[in-house]
Amino acid sequence: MRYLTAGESHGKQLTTIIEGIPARMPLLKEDINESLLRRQKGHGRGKRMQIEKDLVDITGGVRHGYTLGSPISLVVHNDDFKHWIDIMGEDPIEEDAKIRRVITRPRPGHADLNGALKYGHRDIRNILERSSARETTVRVAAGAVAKTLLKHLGIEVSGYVKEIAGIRAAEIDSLTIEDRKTISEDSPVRVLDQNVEQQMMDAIDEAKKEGDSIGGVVEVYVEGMPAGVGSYVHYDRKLDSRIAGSVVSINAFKGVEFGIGFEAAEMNGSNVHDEIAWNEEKGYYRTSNRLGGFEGGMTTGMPIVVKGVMKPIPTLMKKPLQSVDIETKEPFKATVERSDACAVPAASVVMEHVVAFELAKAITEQFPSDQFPKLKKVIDEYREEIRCF
Ligand SMILES: Cc1cc2nc3c(=O)[nH]c(=O)nc-3n(C[C@H](O)[C@H](O)[C@H](O)COP(=O)(O)O)c2cc1C
Ligand SMILES: C=C(O[C@@H]1CC(C(=O)O)=C[C@@H](OP(=O)(O)O)[C@H]1O)C(=O)O
Repeated sequence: MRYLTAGESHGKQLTTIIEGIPARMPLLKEDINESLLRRQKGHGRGKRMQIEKDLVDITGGVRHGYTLGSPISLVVHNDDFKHWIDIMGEDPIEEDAKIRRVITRPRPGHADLNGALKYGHRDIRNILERSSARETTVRVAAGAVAKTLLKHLGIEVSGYVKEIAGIRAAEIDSLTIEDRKTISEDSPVRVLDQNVEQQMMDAIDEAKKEGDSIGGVVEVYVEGMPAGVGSYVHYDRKLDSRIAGSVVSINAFKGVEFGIGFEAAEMNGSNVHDEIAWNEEKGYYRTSNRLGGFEGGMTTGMPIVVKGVMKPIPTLMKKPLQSVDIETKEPFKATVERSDACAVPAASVVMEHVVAFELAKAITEQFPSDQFPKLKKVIDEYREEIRCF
C-alpha cells in the first residue's frame, strides 16, 4: 500500500490516491467523513476551521460500497478557495500584479526560508501553501481507509492527548479501547479527566490571548494486531521504524516514543523487558507492556502504544520572532492575520491515522491481499496458528 497527496492549503482541493487496498472491502464515505470531522475539532484552532467543513468525494476505486482493487482516489474541497481564487488560480498573471500578495518574510519554525532557498521561489506563498498542515486532511482520509481495513480485521486504533504545555493527562492505562475512542471523540482537548481538560483549555486560551502558541504530546493506542507483523531482517522492514518515520512526518512533530520510551535509558533490563507467558485462550502474551507492543521491528501481539511530541505552532499572532525580509535583507518582526494557537488535539487524530496507515500497509505486505475476504480468512488462520505455536 502507498499513497500520495496533492493540493495547496488555499487551492481548489486536496487529493489523495491510495494504492494497494484489497478488492471487495466494504468502504463508505461515512467511514472517511467521521475521521475528517474529528480532525477539524479540538480546542485551540484558528478561524480557518470555521470556514471549512471537510467532506470527502470518492472519485475512484469504489463501487456500491466496496473497493475494486484499483487505486482509490479521494478529494476534499477547500471551501476557503472562493476567497483566494485570484491569488491561487492556475492562469499566469503579471509579475508585479498586486493581487499576488507576495510574501517575502519567512517565519522561524515553518518551512518558509528553507523551502524558498531549495526551490528558488521569491514568493514564500509558493512554499507555505504546500507545507501547511492543511495537507493532513487527506492524510487522515487515506488513514481512514486504512483504519476501515484494520477494523474489519478486528484491529482498533485510537488517538488522544497526553500532555499540553506541561499539563499532563490522567493515567488511562487500565482503560479499554472503546473508552479511549470515546475520549478522542468527546473531549475538546481529548483527555479523560474534566479537571485536566479545563486546565488545558485555559492554557490554550491564555496562549491565544497572548498571541503565542503551545505544543504537547499525543498517544496512539492499538489493540488487536497479531504478533509477528513487520520484520527484523532489514532496516526498512522494521514496523516500529516505519511508524516512527511517519509520525515525525506530521507537521510540527519532533519525536516518537514506544511504550516507556526514553524512560528506558534510566532503568535496568530486568525492569524493562516484558516477560513471556502462554495460556490456551490467548496463546503467547506478556505480563507487562513496557515496550509498547514491539520487539525486533515486529509486533508482540500486545497493544501498540506510541507517543509523538508536537512543538508549538510556528506562526505567532502577537509574539513575532526576529527574521529577515528576503528582498530587502532588513530585519523585521512578523505579524500575521490568523493561525492556530494549539493544534495538539487535532494532531492526535492525524497521528492516529498515519499509524493506522503503516499498520495496514504492513499487513497487506505480509499476507495475500488482492481480495479482502481472503485476507480476512488468512489473518484468522494465522491468529489460530500462532496461538497454538
Ligand atoms: C493539525 C495541525 C495544524 C497546524 N496549524 C498550524 C498553524 O495554524 N500555523 C502554523 O504556523 N503552523 C501550524 N502547524 C504546524 C506547521 O504546519 C509546521 O510547523 C510546519 O509545516 C513546519 O514543519 P515542521 O514543524 O515539521 O518542521 C500545524 C500542524 C498541525 C499538525
Ligand atoms: C487549514 C488547516 O490548518 C492550517 C495549518 C497551517 C499551517 O501552517 O500548517 C496554517 C493555518 O492555515 P490558514 O493560513 O489557512 O489559517 C491552519 O488553519 C487544517 O488543518 O485544515
